[in-house]
Amino acid sequence: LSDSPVIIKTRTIDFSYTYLRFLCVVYQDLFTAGVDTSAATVNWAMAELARNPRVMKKAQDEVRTFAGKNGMVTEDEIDRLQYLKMVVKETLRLHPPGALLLPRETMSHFRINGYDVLPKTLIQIHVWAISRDPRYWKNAEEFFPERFSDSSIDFKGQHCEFLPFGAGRRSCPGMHLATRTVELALANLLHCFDWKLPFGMKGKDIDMEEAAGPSLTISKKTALHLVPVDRVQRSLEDHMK
Ligand code: HEM
Repeated sequence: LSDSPVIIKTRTIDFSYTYLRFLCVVYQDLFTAGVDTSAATVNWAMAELARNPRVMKKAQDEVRTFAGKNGMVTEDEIDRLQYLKMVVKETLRLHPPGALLLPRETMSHFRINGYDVLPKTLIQIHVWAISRDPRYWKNAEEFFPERFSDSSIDFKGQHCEFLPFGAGRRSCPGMHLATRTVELALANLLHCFDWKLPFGMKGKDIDMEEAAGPSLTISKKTALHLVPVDRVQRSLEDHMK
């Protein structure tokens, strides 16, 4: 396609080149913003579960009891999985893929905690640090999904101590799609397989170092290696012994 207005005719709609270019930019943005972040979250969740067998077992028991009777967990079963949702929240608390939200610029002068902030100041919100701050979170470094069980704290932008999707007008438009995707993927990984660490590794040996990915998503620096054990196959084999 060149810059001249190329018209691609379909039966019902005319797409001009400009419109196509606009769509490409939008899709590119959605892909960059949406794919890495969701994949990183599933990866972090599996790493945390492998390090915390108690949580892994509790999440698996829930998924296997309340969902996936036909072999796979389906989207309409996700709302039954309250503990799994807490696992996802806890993963996003400790490992928010967008550690610094999109930058903001102040429009007017204001004062906060004794500091004067002038108009046109660039503001970066460090959600990673906030969601590990012991002033707001008990045992902040611990992976403990139960902390959300009797709590109204959610990631929808109303609770400033927990903003993995940001807040306000520029908050993540993909939040609902993202949480559904992550929950569904995780539920199926937990439903279909048991997970072992390779080479006699222990959970504490898993390297949890972070690195900024291509789209500045904070991902796990080294690959996570886990061995899936087909649970249906294994129970058949156990039965045959
Ligand atoms: C676990 C997955 C995801 C996380 C943690 C996440 C997080 C974020 C964060 C923190 C921001 C900046 C918000 C702010 O500064 O207030 C953002 C922006 C954005 N996200 Fe997500 N996101 C995820 C998945 C997705 C998905 C699946 C899509 C789309 C399919 C998406 C599309 C976008 C877009 C287009 C923006 C830019 C919004 C703007 O500029 O106004 N994200 N996301």
